[in-house]
Amino acid sequence: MGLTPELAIDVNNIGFRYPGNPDVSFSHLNLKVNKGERFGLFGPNGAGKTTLISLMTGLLKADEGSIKLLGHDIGKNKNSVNKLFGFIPQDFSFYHELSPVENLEFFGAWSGLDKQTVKRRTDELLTILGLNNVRDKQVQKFSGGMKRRVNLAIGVIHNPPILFLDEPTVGVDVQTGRAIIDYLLVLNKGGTTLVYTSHQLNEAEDLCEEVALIDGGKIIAQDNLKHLLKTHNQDNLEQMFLNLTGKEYRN
Ligand SMILES: Nc1ncnc2c1ncn2[C@@H]1O[C@H](COP(=O)(O)OP(=O)(O)OP(=O)(O)O)[C@@H](O)[C@H]1O
Repeated sequence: MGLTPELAIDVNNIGFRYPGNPDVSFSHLNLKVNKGERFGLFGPNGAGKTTLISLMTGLLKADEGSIKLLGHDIGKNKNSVNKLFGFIPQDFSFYHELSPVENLEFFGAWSGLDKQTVKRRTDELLTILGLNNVRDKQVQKFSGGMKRRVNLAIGVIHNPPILFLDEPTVGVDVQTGRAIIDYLLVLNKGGTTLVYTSHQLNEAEDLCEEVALIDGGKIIAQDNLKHLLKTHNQDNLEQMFLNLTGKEYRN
């Protein structure tokens, strides 16, 4: 009998509803992510992926149930819980009129890092993400791929043990997409737990070992990816996705 692996994320029996929007609701939703896992959350447009990530990062508050990150209730002691995770949102979350260095200075200080650590992490990240030659240029002049890399650098500046990524490679070219996925794999090798959403299911197969499919606010399947494909007798994630969620358009 093995030891139960420690949980990075424990979503326990949550209920949630947007005020004024009865169409989307979570009821008795449970989700567990083990420490060190590469976890993918997939579903059609409007399935509730961003909503669930917003609940797990404390941007939205569940009406019922609890959410714990590394054993800490996200509703309590917000300052210490905020250090446990990084969040790369779908929309760009930086100051367009500032440079990468200035953005990282701002967000590094906001995360509670001292000046020396911010400088060290800025140099490291801009080198890893190929942004050193534009470090002092205004971000608003960057290409979409460069902006995605700035977004990523900001989310990981404080070296968080859990990283949430909401469509981190949307709209980028093959080179930037590959570089971002490779960097995420490096972070995961170093122990970072990844929670990722995307509509790019080929890419997701390279990154994720554990997956959950969400539709209409419900988790309709969750397992190790290889095991899930075998159980559903499918060759790839896209095929299984269409099989489980259907082919109709979603709004
Ligand atoms: N602030 C809000 N108020 C009311 N309803 C909202 C709000 N934000 C999202 N919704 C609704 O909640 C549902 C789920 O949206 P969500 O963004 O979580 O889906 P998603 O799976 O991330 O979709 P996508 O793949 O398109 O990004 C949608 O029907 C959306 O219209």
